[in-house]
Amino acid sequence: QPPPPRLPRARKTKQSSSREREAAMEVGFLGLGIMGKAMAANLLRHGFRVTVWNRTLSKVRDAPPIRRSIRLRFGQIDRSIHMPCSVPFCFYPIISRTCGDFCWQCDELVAMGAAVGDTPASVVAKCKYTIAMLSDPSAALSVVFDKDGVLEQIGEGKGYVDMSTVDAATSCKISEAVKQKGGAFVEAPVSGSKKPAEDGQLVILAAGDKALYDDMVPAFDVLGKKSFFLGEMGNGAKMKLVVNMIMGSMMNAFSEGLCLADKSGLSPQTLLDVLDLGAIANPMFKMKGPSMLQGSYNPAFPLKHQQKDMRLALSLGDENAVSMPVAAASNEAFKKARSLGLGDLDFSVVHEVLKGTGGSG
Ligand SMILES: NC(=O)C1=CN([C@@H]2O[C@H](COP(=O)(O)OP(=O)(O)OC[C@H]3O[C@@H](n4cnc5c(N)ncnc54)[C@H](OP(=O)(O)O)[C@@H]3O)[C@@H](O)[C@H]2O)C=CC1
Ligand SMILES: O=CCCC(=O)O
Repeated sequence: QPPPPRLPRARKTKQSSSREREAAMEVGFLGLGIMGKAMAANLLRHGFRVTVWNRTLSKVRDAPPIRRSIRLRFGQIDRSIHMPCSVPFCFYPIISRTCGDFCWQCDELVAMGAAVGDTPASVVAKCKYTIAMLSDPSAALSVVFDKDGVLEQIGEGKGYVDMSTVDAATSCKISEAVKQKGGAFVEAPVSGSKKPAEDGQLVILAAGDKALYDDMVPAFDVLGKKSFFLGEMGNGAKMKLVVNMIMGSMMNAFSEGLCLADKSGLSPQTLLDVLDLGAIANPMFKMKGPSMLQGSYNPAFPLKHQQKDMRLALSLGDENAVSMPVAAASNEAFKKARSLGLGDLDFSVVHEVLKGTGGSG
């Protein structure tokens, strides 16, 4: 028997009965990265029929019907390993205990009942509603406008929902093109990272076509703990960028504080305890602090995406003549981390850069 999926079981809430009524809803899902995989899994667990697509199809197709692809992590080294068929399943847990954390690749979604689309266009052709969760503006535009993209099949009676973090201009461009073809579009970036995505505890920041938003509420109820409808197209993107600009600046201040405590002879662990009891206690410090002290940066929110968000937020500041020196300095630290090859690790790895530039030396 293959081992059970790693993701947690579905959470039951008071909204379950309305979810169950909508359980037959069919959705497409484009982009199976850290967030997309967890979100698609949640929809499947709640009875949605989901057709997935990912640019790198091996993430979907490598293993079914037998799971034989595992990811091994040794500190900062993260490798996907394909086990030969001759390695029996019963050895996998032993390998994982020996080698550290592991997770099943996205064939898990197929094992949970997902269908696989060949292209974004084929997913849209099959599904009335399609959700995307892609890395950045260029990925979001490519999946819509390129050959075999969303635009080829979107039209009357179909809805497209982009939950990626992008800028307002990207959302507006996609919205215009989808509307021209007769389809409906909602932008719906999310607050919350890998764990909230696994637990259906995201905060959804939607804007655009209100009728499509209303249609999507059963799915949003599964994916998140709260959805905001923010009005005109672009407001979702802007809200998300403001939130992440604050988060990125906080992470820099937090890292500097850990360095300062350490350098001035205080215990950084005691600093975490003090922070957690005071007015600036927050889930991010609580969750990231201990792993940062251990120098462990398995990616929940990759640094390259946080830097993209700082860049887009600074550009929003430019457009509106808002001076943001704190965000600008934080962006420099994230850029430095990227230049050192740390972009795929968790954004808290900026701590290592700050240590190197004067922190703990
Ligand atoms: N991780 C987090 O904590 C959070 C992330 N976000 C945002 O959600 C989005 C996704 O994040 P996350 O899942 O972490 O990112 P990942 O880097 O894990 O996944 C990115 C996804 O985008 C796909 N992709 C990248 N470039 C292209 C392209 N040119 N064409 C088609 N597909 C492409 C990747 O496909 P492939 O596998 O082929 O590379 C992958 O499916 C980002 O906008 C991020 O800012 C929002 C909230 C939290
Ligand atoms: O965009 C990523 C946000 C991560 C979070 O809200 O914890």
